[in-house]
Amino acid sequence: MKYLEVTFTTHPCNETVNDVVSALAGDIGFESFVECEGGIQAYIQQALFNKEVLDEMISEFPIPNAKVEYTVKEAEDKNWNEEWEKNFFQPIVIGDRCCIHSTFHKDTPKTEYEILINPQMAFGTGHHETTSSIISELLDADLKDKSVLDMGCGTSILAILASMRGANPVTAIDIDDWCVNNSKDNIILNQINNITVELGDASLLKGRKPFDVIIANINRNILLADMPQYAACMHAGSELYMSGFYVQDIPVIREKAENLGMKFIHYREKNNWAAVKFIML
Ligand SMILES: C[S@@+](CC[C@H](N)C(=O)[O-])C[C@H]1O[C@@H](n2cnc3c(N)ncnc32)[C@H](O)[C@@H]1O
Repeated sequence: MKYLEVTFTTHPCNETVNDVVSALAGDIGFESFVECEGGIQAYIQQALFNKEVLDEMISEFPIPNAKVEYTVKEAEDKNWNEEWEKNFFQPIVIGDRCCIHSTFHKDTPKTEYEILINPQMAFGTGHHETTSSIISELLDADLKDKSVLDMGCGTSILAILASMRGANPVTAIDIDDWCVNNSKDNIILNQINNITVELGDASLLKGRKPFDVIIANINRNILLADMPQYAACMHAGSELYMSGFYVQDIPVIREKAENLGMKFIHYREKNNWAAVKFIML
């Protein structure tokens, strides 16, 4: 999948302005943010990029006297992650119970769950706040013999942990073929045999049997658009865990879920990223 790299130059270039740029850009489909000199670099799937919406975000920027400019270029679609993985992907331990690391990491901490991930181009090493918050939810959840759907599976890190925690069967879906291929590799690497990986989006859910648990770490707008299709695949008592949005987006996500017949249970927060849990009534 092709990504665009958008460099936002901010004036003044400070944490407040840069945080607001990231939050607003996250709302319109941008996926990852890296601080750079003079501002922020952000990545978005080419298919989701809409110049008019971005221009509107900038012209209605809510901080008085702040100015934001941007440039766009195509992100290289090979070997980003290979470099990043070698140089920056360090083993991570979540909740003292789950260690995520790559095959080239040696002497990693011994924990109850050990997940091997070779992420290549796919999102999901456990380092992002949204992934680690959902991992913490899954570590608390009773998944034994539950059917689980992981929407927007990325590396399938969440599907793999669900399976390790007793979920069966597990379905992992992603719209990106890199993620589907990477998921298949990671599933074999972890010797898991009950995860089915599919390429596509929420339209694949039409007519499926309900899942006991649905996980979706994507972004605010896709979740809002796809929640009716998730709800159609839930029964009374099914749990829905979602992340990929900010704490300030919780009310709109909650209203949508409640209109679809779900009860809000709680949320977690990490660096302003939110993870929420709902149960279908
Ligand atoms: C934030 S990443 C999460 C990856 C992984 N689940 C995790 O928690 O680390 C979001 C993933 O959703 C996928 N995605 C984006 N839009 C989607 C859609 N409409 N349906 C399914 N997957 C989607 C992206 O390709 C990406 O892999």
